[in-house]
Amino acid sequence: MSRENKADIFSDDIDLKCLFDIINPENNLVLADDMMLSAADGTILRVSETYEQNFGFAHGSIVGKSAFDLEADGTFSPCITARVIRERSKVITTQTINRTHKNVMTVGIPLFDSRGTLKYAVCFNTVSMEQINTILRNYHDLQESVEQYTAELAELRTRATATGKLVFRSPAMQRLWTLMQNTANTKANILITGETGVGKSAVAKTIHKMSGRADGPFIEVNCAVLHENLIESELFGYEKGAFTGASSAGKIGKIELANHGTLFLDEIGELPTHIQSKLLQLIQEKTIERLSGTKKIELDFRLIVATNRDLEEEVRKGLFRSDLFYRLNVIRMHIPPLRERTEDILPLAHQFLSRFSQEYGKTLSFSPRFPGFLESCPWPGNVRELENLVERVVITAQGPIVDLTDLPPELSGPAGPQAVQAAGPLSRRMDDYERQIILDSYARNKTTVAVAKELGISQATAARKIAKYTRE
Ligand SMILES: Nc1ncnc2c1ncn2[C@@H]1O[C@H](COP(=O)(O)OP(=O)(O)OP(=O)(O)O)[C@@H](O)[C@H]1O
Repeated sequence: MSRENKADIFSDDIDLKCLFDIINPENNLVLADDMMLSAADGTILRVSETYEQNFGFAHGSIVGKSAFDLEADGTFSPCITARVIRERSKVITTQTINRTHKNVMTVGIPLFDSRGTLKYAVCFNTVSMEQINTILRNYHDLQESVEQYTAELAELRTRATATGKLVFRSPAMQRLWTLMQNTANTKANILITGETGVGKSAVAKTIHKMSGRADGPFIEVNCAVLHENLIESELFGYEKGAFTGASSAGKIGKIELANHGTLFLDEIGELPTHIQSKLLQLIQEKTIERLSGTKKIELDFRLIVATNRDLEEEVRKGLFRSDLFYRLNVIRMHIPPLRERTEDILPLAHQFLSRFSQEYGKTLSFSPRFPGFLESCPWPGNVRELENLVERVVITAQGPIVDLTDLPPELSGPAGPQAVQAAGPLSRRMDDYERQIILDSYARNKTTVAVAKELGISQATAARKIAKYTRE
Protein backbone atom coordinates (compact mmCIF):
# COMPACT_ATOMS: atom_id res chain seq x y z
CA MET A 1 0.00 0.00 0.00
CA SER A 2 1.35 3.43 -0.91
CA ARG A 3 1.92 6.14 1.73
CA GLU A 4 -0.71 8.18 0.03
CA ASN A 5 -3.33 5.50 0.58
CA LYS A 6 -2.37 5.04 4.21
CA ALA A 7 -2.60 8.75 4.80
CA ASP A 8 -6.05 8.60 3.25
CA ILE A 9 -7.20 5.96 5.63
CA PHE A 10 -5.84 7.79 8.67
CA SER A 11 -7.07 11.20 7.84
CA ASP A 12 -10.32 9.92 6.45
CA ASP A 13 -11.52 8.19 9.53
CA ILE A 14 -9.80 9.06 12.70
CA ASP A 15 -7.23 11.28 14.29
CA LEU A 16 -4.17 9.03 14.75
CA LYS A 17 -2.74 10.76 17.80
CA CYS A 18 -6.11 10.50 19.50
CA LEU A 19 -6.23 6.79 18.71
CA PHE A 20 -2.88 6.10 20.35
CA ASP A 21 -4.11 7.98 23.40
CA ILE A 22 -7.11 5.70 23.46
CA ILE A 23 -5.10 2.52 23.06
CA ASN A 24 -2.76 3.45 25.86
CA PRO A 25 -4.47 2.07 29.00
CA GLU A 26 -2.42 4.44 31.17
CA ASN A 27 -4.50 7.29 29.84
CA ASN A 28 -7.65 5.81 31.38
CA LEU A 29 -9.86 7.31 28.67
CA VAL A 30 -13.48 6.29 28.84
CA LEU A 31 -14.86 5.11 25.48
CA ALA A 32 -18.48 6.13 25.51
CA ASP A 33 -19.56 4.45 22.27
CA ASP A 34 -19.14 0.85 21.10
CA MET A 35 -15.55 0.63 19.99
CA MET A 36 -13.03 -2.22 19.76
CA LEU A 37 -9.26 -1.84 19.27
CA SER A 38 -7.21 -4.83 18.18
CA ALA A 39 -3.56 -5.43 17.38
CA ALA A 40 -2.51 -6.49 13.88
CA ASP A 41 -2.45 -10.17 14.96
CA GLY A 42 -6.10 -9.94 16.01
CA THR A 43 -5.56 -9.64 19.76
CA ILE A 44 -8.24 -7.44 21.24
CA LEU A 45 -6.57 -4.60 23.13
CA ARG A 46 -9.51 -2.60 24.34
CA VAL A 47 -13.28 -2.41 24.11
CA SER A 48 -15.42 0.45 25.30
CA GLU A 49 -17.31 0.17 28.57
CA THR A 50 -20.60 0.04 26.66
CA TYR A 51 -19.71 -3.46 25.36
CA GLU A 52 -20.79 -5.02 28.59
CA GLN A 53 -24.12 -3.25 28.69
CA ASN A 54 -24.85 -3.63 25.00
CA PHE A 55 -23.46 -7.07 24.21
CA GLY A 56 -22.83 -8.73 27.53
CA PHE A 57 -19.02 -8.71 27.24
CA ALA A 58 -17.27 -7.45 30.39
CA HIS A 59 -14.09 -5.65 29.48
CA GLY A 60 -11.95 -8.31 31.11
CA SER A 61 -13.77 -11.19 29.42
CA ILE A 62 -12.93 -10.12 25.91
CA VAL A 63 -9.69 -8.13 26.06
CA GLY A 64 -6.72 -10.40 25.24
CA LYS A 65 -8.79 -12.77 23.14
CA SER A 66 -8.14 -13.22 19.43
CA ALA A 67 -10.63 -11.76 16.97
CA PHE A 68 -9.97 -14.79 14.75
CA ASP A 69 -10.99 -17.14 17.59
CA LEU A 70 -14.17 -15.11 18.16
CA GLU A 71 -14.82 -15.37 14.45
CA ALA A 72 -14.27 -19.12 14.47
CA ASP A 73 -16.55 -19.76 17.47
CA GLY A 74 -19.25 -17.53 15.97
CA THR A 75 -19.25 -14.91 18.73
CA PHE A 76 -19.22 -12.27 16.01
CA SER A 77 -20.55 -13.12 12.60
CA PRO A 78 -18.95 -11.88 10.59
CA CYS A 79 -16.07 -10.63 12.76
CA ILE A 80 -15.23 -7.22 11.30
CA THR A 81 -11.86 -6.95 13.04
CA ALA A 82 -10.75 -10.26 11.46
CA ARG A 83 -11.92 -9.06 8.04
CA VAL A 84 -10.14 -5.69 8.34
CA ILE A 85 -6.89 -7.43 9.24
CA ARG A 86 -7.24 -9.93 6.40
CA GLU A 87 -8.32 -7.41 3.79
CA ARG A 88 -6.14 -4.55 5.09
CA SER A 89 -8.85 -2.14 4.17
CA LYS A 90 -11.87 -0.40 5.53
CA VAL A 91 -14.96 -2.58 6.02
CA ILE A 92 -18.48 -1.30 6.55
CA THR A 93 -21.13 -3.94 7.09
CA THR A 94 -23.64 -5.31 9.55
CA GLN A 95 -22.57 -7.89 12.06
CA THR A 96 -24.45 -10.02 14.55
CA ILE A 97 -23.22 -10.33 18.08
CA ASN A 98 -24.54 -13.75 18.87
CA ARG A 99 -24.51 -13.55 22.62
CA THR A 100 -27.26 -10.95 22.54
CA HIS A 101 -28.50 -11.59 18.98
CA LYS A 102 -27.89 -7.93 18.33
CA ASN A 103 -27.44 -6.82 14.79
CA VAL A 104 -25.34 -3.71 14.37
CA MET A 105 -23.84 -1.61 11.59
CA THR A 106 -20.07 -1.65 12.08
CA VAL A 107 -17.24 0.33 10.55
CA GLY A 108 -13.77 -1.24 10.75
CA ILE A 109 -10.59 0.53 9.69
CA PRO A 110 -6.94 -0.62 9.54
CA LEU A 111 -4.18 1.58 10.95
CA PHE A 112 -0.71 1.38 9.37
CA ASP A 113 2.63 2.76 10.46
CA SER A 114 4.72 4.98 8.23
CA ARG A 115 6.29 1.93 6.54
CA GLY A 116 2.91 0.57 5.62
CA THR A 117 2.88 -2.17 8.22
CA LEU A 118 -0.55 -2.90 9.66
CA LYS A 119 -0.51 -2.05 13.36
CA TYR A 120 -4.11 -1.97 14.56
CA ALA A 121 -7.70 -2.54 13.59
CA VAL A 122 -10.38 -0.28 15.03
CA CYS A 123 -14.07 -1.11 14.87
CA PHE A 124 -17.02 1.14 15.71
CA ASN A 125 -20.54 -0.06 16.05
CA THR A 126 -22.56 2.80 14.66
CA VAL A 127 -26.24 1.97 14.99
CA SER A 128 -28.16 -1.18 15.67
CA MET A 129 -30.19 -2.79 12.90
CA GLU A 130 -33.34 -2.07 14.90
CA GLN A 131 -32.42 1.59 14.76
CA ILE A 132 -31.64 1.29 11.06
CA ASN A 133 -34.94 -0.45 10.45
CA THR A 134 -36.78 2.23 12.41
CA ILE A 135 -34.97 4.89 10.39
CA LEU A 136 -35.80 3.06 7.18
CA ARG A 137 -39.43 2.72 8.19
CA ASN A 138 -39.60 6.41 9.07
CA TYR A 139 -37.84 7.21 5.82
CA HIS A 140 -40.35 5.20 3.78
CA ASP A 141 -43.26 6.75 5.69
CA LEU A 142 -41.82 10.20 5.03
CA GLN A 143 -41.22 9.33 1.40
CA GLU A 144 -44.86 8.28 1.03
CA SER A 145 -46.05 11.49 2.71
CA VAL A 146 -43.76 13.57 0.50
CA GLU A 147 -45.11 11.83 -2.60
CA GLN A 148 -48.67 12.44 -1.45
CA TYR A 149 -48.01 16.11 -0.61
CA THR A 150 -46.18 16.62 -3.90
CA ALA A 151 -49.16 15.24 -5.81
CA GLU A 152 -51.59 17.36 -3.78
CA LEU A 153 -49.44 20.45 -4.25
CA ALA A 154 -49.24 19.82 -7.98
CA GLU A 155 -53.01 19.51 -8.11
CA LEU A 156 -53.56 22.66 -6.06
CA ARG A 157 -51.04 24.54 -8.18
CA THR A 158 -52.74 23.34 -11.34
CA ARG A 159 -56.10 24.38 -9.95
CA ALA A 160 -54.82 27.76 -8.81
CA THR A 161 -52.98 28.60 -11.98
CA ALA A 162 -55.01 26.77 -14.55
CA THR A 163 -58.57 27.26 -13.46
CA GLY A 164 -58.32 30.96 -12.79
CA LYS A 165 -62.06 31.28 -12.98
CA LEU A 166 -63.19 27.66 -13.28
CA VAL A 167 -65.42 27.18 -10.25
CA PHE A 168 -67.33 24.03 -9.39
CA ARG A 169 -68.57 21.94 -6.51
CA SER A 170 -70.92 19.43 -8.09
CA PRO A 171 -69.87 15.77 -8.35
CA ALA A 172 -70.41 15.90 -12.13
CA MET A 173 -67.92 18.75 -12.51
CA GLN A 174 -65.49 17.07 -10.12
CA ARG A 175 -65.52 13.98 -12.33
CA LEU A 176 -64.99 16.19 -15.36
CA TRP A 177 -62.08 17.88 -13.58
CA THR A 178 -60.42 14.50 -12.99
CA LEU A 179 -60.86 13.63 -16.66
CA MET A 180 -59.32 16.99 -17.61
CA GLN A 181 -56.33 16.32 -15.39
CA ASN A 182 -55.85 12.84 -16.77
CA THR A 183 -56.04 13.89 -20.39
CA ALA A 184 -54.59 17.42 -20.47
CA ASN A 185 -51.15 16.14 -21.32
CA THR A 186 -52.14 13.68 -23.98
CA LYS A 187 -52.40 14.41 -27.69
CA ALA A 188 -55.87 12.93 -28.01
CA ASN A 189 -58.59 15.04 -29.63
CA ILE A 190 -61.26 16.21 -27.22
CA LEU A 191 -64.95 16.74 -27.95
CA ILE A 192 -66.71 18.97 -25.42
CA THR A 193 -70.49 18.90 -25.47
CA GLY A 194 -73.09 20.86 -23.57
CA GLU A 195 -75.73 23.56 -23.91
CA THR A 196 -74.81 27.11 -24.72
CA GLY A 197 -73.05 28.96 -21.90
CA VAL A 198 -72.20 25.89 -19.77
CA GLY A 199 -68.48 26.63 -19.93
CA LYS A 200 -67.19 24.69 -22.95
CA SER A 201 -64.70 27.41 -23.91
CA ALA A 202 -63.70 27.85 -20.27
CA VAL A 203 -62.99 24.12 -19.99
CA ALA A 204 -61.02 24.10 -23.27
CA LYS A 205 -58.86 27.04 -22.10
CA THR A 206 -58.27 25.34 -18.78
CA ILE A 207 -57.16 22.11 -20.44
CA HIS A 208 -54.71 24.16 -22.53
CA LYS A 209 -53.33 25.86 -19.40
CA MET A 210 -52.99 22.51 -17.62
CA SER A 211 -51.13 20.96 -20.53
CA GLY A 212 -47.49 21.01 -21.57
CA ARG A 213 -48.58 23.39 -24.35
CA ALA A 214 -49.55 26.12 -21.88
CA ASP A 215 -46.74 28.36 -23.13
CA GLY A 216 -47.94 27.94 -26.70
CA PRO A 217 -50.92 29.72 -28.27
CA PHE A 218 -54.57 28.95 -27.55
CA ILE A 219 -56.45 29.71 -30.75
CA GLU A 220 -60.23 29.78 -30.51
CA VAL A 221 -62.41 29.76 -33.61
CA ASN A 222 -66.19 30.01 -33.43
CA CYS A 223 -67.29 28.14 -36.52
CA ALA A 224 -70.85 29.51 -36.22
CA VAL A 225 -69.96 33.17 -36.62
CA LEU A 226 -67.51 32.74 -39.51
CA HIS A 227 -69.09 33.52 -42.84
CA GLU A 228 -69.41 30.40 -44.98
CA ASN A 229 -67.35 31.95 -47.79
CA LEU A 230 -64.56 33.04 -45.49
CA ILE A 231 -64.30 30.08 -43.19
CA GLU A 232 -61.80 28.17 -45.31
CA SER A 233 -59.39 31.10 -45.67
CA GLU A 234 -59.80 31.99 -41.99
CA LEU A 235 -58.90 28.47 -40.95
CA PHE A 236 -56.31 27.50 -43.53
CA GLY A 237 -54.87 30.89 -44.55
CA TYR A 238 -53.98 31.84 -48.09
CA GLU A 239 -51.08 32.88 -50.27
CA LYS A 240 -51.07 36.31 -51.89
CA GLY A 241 -53.58 36.78 -54.70
CA ALA A 242 -55.55 33.69 -53.73
CA PHE A 243 -58.90 35.29 -54.45
CA THR A 244 -60.47 38.65 -55.21
CA GLY A 245 -60.39 40.81 -52.11
CA ALA A 246 -57.66 38.76 -50.46
CA SER A 247 -54.86 40.66 -48.76
CA SER A 248 -51.95 41.12 -51.14
CA ALA A 249 -49.55 39.81 -48.53
CA GLY A 250 -51.44 36.57 -47.98
CA LYS A 251 -52.63 35.48 -44.54
CA ILE A 252 -51.73 32.90 -41.94
CA GLY A 253 -54.79 30.82 -41.03
CA LYS A 254 -55.99 30.13 -37.50
CA ILE A 255 -54.87 26.50 -37.71
CA GLU A 256 -51.31 27.53 -38.48
CA LEU A 257 -51.42 30.08 -35.65
CA ALA A 258 -52.16 27.24 -33.24
CA ASN A 259 -48.84 25.53 -34.00
CA HIS A 260 -47.26 24.23 -30.75
CA GLY A 261 -50.42 25.16 -28.89
CA THR A 262 -54.10 24.28 -28.84
CA LEU A 263 -56.68 24.80 -31.58
CA PHE A 264 -60.18 25.14 -30.17
CA LEU A 265 -62.98 24.89 -32.72
CA ASP A 266 -66.20 25.99 -31.04
CA GLU A 267 -69.59 25.13 -32.58
CA ILE A 268 -67.96 22.43 -34.72
CA GLY A 269 -71.42 21.24 -35.76
CA GLU A 270 -71.78 24.39 -37.89
CA LEU A 271 -68.85 23.51 -40.17
CA PRO A 272 -69.87 23.24 -43.83
CA THR A 273 -69.35 19.78 -45.32
CA HIS A 274 -66.44 20.70 -47.58
CA ILE A 275 -64.55 22.11 -44.58
CA GLN A 276 -65.37 18.94 -42.62
CA SER A 277 -63.42 16.96 -45.24
CA LYS A 278 -60.47 19.33 -45.02
CA LEU A 279 -60.52 19.10 -41.24
CA LEU A 280 -60.51 15.31 -41.42
CA GLN A 281 -57.47 15.44 -43.69
CA LEU A 282 -55.79 17.87 -41.30
CA ILE A 283 -56.36 15.54 -38.35
CA GLN A 284 -54.97 12.58 -40.28
CA GLU A 285 -51.91 14.28 -41.75
CA LYS A 286 -51.25 17.15 -39.33
CA THR A 287 -50.23 19.25 -42.33
CA ILE A 288 -52.03 22.09 -44.11
CA GLU A 289 -51.79 23.80 -47.43
CA ARG A 290 -52.78 27.46 -47.59
CA LEU A 291 -55.31 28.42 -50.27
CA SER A 292 -53.40 28.81 -53.54
CA GLY A 293 -50.36 27.49 -51.73
CA THR A 294 -48.11 24.82 -53.16
CA LYS A 295 -46.33 23.49 -50.12
CA LYS A 296 -47.53 21.43 -47.21
CA ILE A 297 -46.85 22.94 -43.80
CA GLU A 298 -46.31 20.49 -40.95
CA LEU A 299 -48.07 21.41 -37.74
CA ASP A 300 -48.09 20.26 -34.17
CA PHE A 301 -51.19 21.26 -32.23
CA ARG A 302 -53.77 19.79 -29.89
CA LEU A 303 -57.32 19.83 -31.19
CA ILE A 304 -60.28 20.51 -28.93
CA VAL A 305 -63.72 20.96 -30.44
CA ALA A 306 -67.04 21.85 -28.85
CA THR A 307 -70.67 21.72 -29.82
CA ASN A 308 -74.08 22.24 -28.32
CA ARG A 309 -75.59 20.03 -31.03
CA ASP A 310 -76.26 16.35 -30.81
CA LEU A 311 -73.48 15.33 -33.21
CA GLU A 312 -74.47 11.66 -33.25
CA GLU A 313 -77.89 12.76 -34.49
CA GLU A 314 -76.25 15.02 -37.09
CA VAL A 315 -74.21 12.01 -38.24
CA ARG A 316 -77.35 9.90 -38.49
CA LYS A 317 -79.00 12.62 -40.56
CA GLY A 318 -75.96 12.78 -42.83
CA LEU A 319 -75.22 16.38 -41.84
CA PHE A 320 -71.91 15.61 -40.16
CA ARG A 321 -69.26 13.23 -41.51
CA SER A 322 -69.17 10.09 -39.41
CA ASP A 323 -65.43 9.52 -39.99
CA LEU A 324 -64.72 13.05 -38.73
CA PHE A 325 -67.01 12.52 -35.77
CA TYR A 326 -65.12 9.37 -34.71
CA ARG A 327 -61.78 11.21 -35.07
CA LEU A 328 -63.02 14.05 -32.88
CA ASN A 329 -64.82 11.92 -30.34
CA VAL A 330 -61.66 10.40 -28.83
CA ILE A 331 -62.14 11.95 -25.41
CA ARG A 332 -65.67 13.07 -24.71
CA MET A 333 -66.35 15.69 -22.05
CA HIS A 334 -69.97 16.53 -21.37
CA ILE A 335 -70.74 19.60 -19.29
CA PRO A 336 -74.23 19.30 -17.78
CA PRO A 337 -76.53 22.33 -17.80
CA LEU A 338 -76.42 24.48 -14.68
CA ARG A 339 -79.96 23.41 -13.63
CA GLU A 340 -78.64 19.84 -13.30
CA ARG A 341 -75.76 20.86 -11.04
CA THR A 342 -77.34 23.39 -8.72
CA GLU A 343 -74.44 22.90 -6.25
CA ASP A 344 -72.35 25.03 -8.62
CA ILE A 345 -74.73 28.02 -8.71
CA LEU A 346 -73.72 29.66 -5.43
CA PRO A 347 -69.93 29.18 -5.73
CA LEU A 348 -70.14 30.62 -9.23
CA ALA A 349 -72.37 33.50 -8.10
CA HIS A 350 -69.98 34.37 -5.27
CA GLN A 351 -67.01 34.23 -7.60
CA PHE A 352 -68.74 36.56 -10.09
CA LEU A 353 -69.86 38.87 -7.26
CA SER A 354 -66.31 39.25 -6.00
CA ARG A 355 -64.92 39.71 -9.53
CA PHE A 356 -67.47 42.34 -10.58
CA SER A 357 -67.42 44.09 -7.18
CA GLN A 358 -63.69 44.53 -7.68
CA GLU A 359 -64.14 45.63 -11.28
CA TYR A 360 -66.76 48.23 -10.38
CA GLY A 361 -65.02 49.32 -7.16
CA LYS A 362 -67.82 48.20 -4.81
CA THR A 363 -67.98 46.08 -1.65
CA LEU A 364 -71.09 43.91 -1.90
CA SER A 365 -72.61 40.77 -0.44
CA PHE A 366 -75.81 38.84 -1.12
CA SER A 367 -78.84 39.19 1.17
CA PRO A 368 -79.91 35.94 2.91
CA ARG A 369 -82.78 35.35 0.44
CA PHE A 370 -80.79 36.12 -2.70
CA PRO A 371 -79.01 32.72 -2.98
CA GLY A 372 -82.37 30.94 -2.80
CA PHE A 373 -83.59 33.02 -5.73
CA LEU A 374 -80.46 32.16 -7.74
CA GLU A 375 -80.84 28.46 -7.04
CA SER A 376 -84.49 28.49 -8.12
CA CYS A 377 -83.82 30.03 -11.56
CA PRO A 378 -83.82 27.60 -14.51
CA TRP A 379 -80.81 29.31 -16.17
CA PRO A 380 -81.50 28.41 -19.80
CA GLY A 381 -78.41 30.46 -20.70
CA ASN A 382 -76.42 28.55 -18.07
CA VAL A 383 -73.25 30.00 -16.49
CA ARG A 384 -73.10 32.87 -18.97
CA GLU A 385 -76.58 33.97 -17.97
CA LEU A 386 -75.72 33.76 -14.27
CA GLU A 387 -72.55 35.75 -14.89
CA ASN A 388 -74.49 38.44 -16.74
CA LEU A 389 -77.11 38.64 -14.03
CA VAL A 390 -74.53 39.08 -11.28
CA GLU A 391 -72.77 41.77 -13.30
CA ARG A 392 -76.06 43.62 -13.72
CA VAL A 393 -76.93 43.52 -10.01
CA VAL A 394 -73.43 44.66 -9.09
CA ILE A 395 -73.92 47.68 -11.34
CA THR A 396 -77.42 48.48 -10.13
CA ALA A 397 -77.08 47.62 -6.42
CA GLN A 398 -77.92 50.66 -4.27
CA GLY A 399 -76.45 49.52 -0.96
CA PRO A 400 -73.77 47.08 0.24
CA ILE A 401 -76.28 44.17 0.27
CA VAL A 402 -77.56 42.79 -3.03
CA ASP A 403 -81.24 41.86 -2.60
CA LEU A 404 -84.14 40.84 -4.83
CA THR A 405 -85.20 44.48 -4.89
CA ASP A 406 -81.99 45.25 -6.79
CA LEU A 407 -83.03 42.99 -9.66
CA PRO A 408 -84.20 44.78 -12.78
CA PRO A 409 -87.99 44.31 -13.14
CA GLU A 410 -87.64 41.87 -16.02
CA LEU A 411 -85.46 39.62 -13.87
CA SER A 412 -87.50 39.59 -10.70
CA GLY A 413 -90.75 38.50 -12.40
CA PRO A 414 -91.64 34.89 -13.08
CA ALA A 415 -90.95 35.32 -16.78
CA GLY A 416 -87.26 35.49 -15.95
CA PRO A 417 -84.34 37.04 -17.73
CA GLN A 418 -85.79 36.89 -21.22
CA ALA A 419 -88.89 38.99 -20.45
CA VAL A 420 -89.49 42.09 -22.55
CA GLN A 421 -89.31 45.49 -20.87
CA ALA A 422 -92.69 47.20 -20.50
CA ALA A 423 -91.25 50.61 -21.34
CA GLY A 424 -88.24 52.08 -23.06
CA PRO A 425 -87.05 53.00 -26.54
CA LEU A 426 -88.51 51.01 -29.44
CA SER A 427 -85.13 49.66 -30.59
CA ARG A 428 -84.42 48.25 -27.14
CA ARG A 429 -87.87 46.66 -26.87
CA MET A 430 -87.58 45.22 -30.39
CA ASP A 431 -84.24 43.74 -29.42
CA ASP A 432 -85.85 42.20 -26.37
CA TYR A 433 -88.56 40.63 -28.52
CA GLU A 434 -86.00 39.32 -30.96
CA ARG A 435 -83.92 37.88 -28.13
CA GLN A 436 -86.97 36.12 -26.76
CA ILE A 437 -87.92 34.68 -30.16
CA ILE A 438 -84.39 33.56 -31.02
CA LEU A 439 -83.61 32.02 -27.65
CA ASP A 440 -86.99 30.33 -27.44
CA SER A 441 -86.53 28.79 -30.89
CA TYR A 442 -82.96 27.78 -30.08
CA ALA A 443 -83.99 26.18 -26.77
CA ARG A 444 -86.55 24.05 -28.58
CA ASN A 445 -84.66 23.28 -31.78
CA LYS A 446 -81.10 23.03 -30.46
CA THR A 447 -79.42 23.73 -33.83
CA THR A 448 -78.87 26.85 -35.88
CA VAL A 449 -80.08 25.03 -39.00
CA ALA A 450 -83.42 24.26 -37.39
CA VAL A 451 -83.75 27.79 -35.95
CA ALA A 452 -83.02 29.23 -39.42
CA LYS A 453 -85.64 26.95 -40.95
CA GLU A 454 -88.32 27.74 -38.38
CA LEU A 455 -87.81 31.51 -38.49
CA GLY A 456 -87.18 31.73 -42.21
CA ILE A 457 -83.71 33.28 -41.92
CA SER A 458 -80.32 32.11 -43.20
CA GLN A 459 -78.27 29.77 -41.06
CA ALA A 460 -75.49 32.37 -40.80
CA THR A 461 -77.97 34.97 -39.49
CA ALA A 462 -79.42 32.47 -37.03
CA ALA A 463 -75.92 31.55 -35.80
CA ARG A 464 -74.92 35.21 -35.42
CA LYS A 465 -78.07 36.15 -33.52
CA ILE A 466 -77.85 33.11 -31.22
CA ALA A 467 -74.23 33.95 -30.47
CA LYS A 468 -75.19 37.58 -29.81
CA TYR A 469 -78.08 36.85 -27.45
CA THR A 470 -76.46 34.01 -25.55
CA ARG A 471 -73.39 36.17 -24.94
CA GLU A 472 -75.30 39.32 -23.87
N1 LIG B 1 -67.02 26.58 -14.10
C1 LIG B 1 -66.91 27.88 -14.38
N2 LIG B 1 -66.29 28.68 -13.51
C2 LIG B 1 -66.20 29.99 -13.76
N3 LIG B 1 -66.68 30.59 -14.86
C3 LIG B 1 -67.31 29.84 -15.76
C4 LIG B 1 -67.45 28.44 -15.57
N4 LIG B 1 -68.12 27.94 -16.62
C5 LIG B 1 -68.38 28.98 -17.43
N5 LIG B 1 -67.88 30.11 -16.92
C6 LIG B 1 -68.00 31.44 -17.50
O1 LIG B 1 -69.27 31.53 -18.13
C7 LIG B 1 -69.17 32.20 -19.36
C8 LIG B 1 -69.68 31.29 -20.46
O2 LIG B 1 -68.78 30.19 -20.58
P1 LIG B 1 -68.25 29.66 -22.00
O3 LIG B 1 -68.12 30.78 -22.97
O4 LIG B 1 -67.07 28.83 -21.73
O5 LIG B 1 -69.50 28.77 -22.39
P2 LIG B 1 -69.70 27.90 -23.71
O6 LIG B 1 -70.31 26.62 -23.28
O7 LIG B 1 -68.41 27.81 -24.46
O8 LIG B 1 -70.73 28.78 -24.50
P3 LIG B 1 -71.11 28.68 -26.10
O9 LIG B 1 -71.84 27.39 -26.28
O10 LIG B 1 -72.01 29.84 -26.29
O11 LIG B 1 -69.83 28.76 -26.85
C9 LIG B 1 -67.72 32.60 -19.56
O12 LIG B 1 -67.53 33.93 -19.13
C10 LIG B 1 -66.99 31.65 -18.62
O13 LIG B 1 -65.80 32.23 -18.14
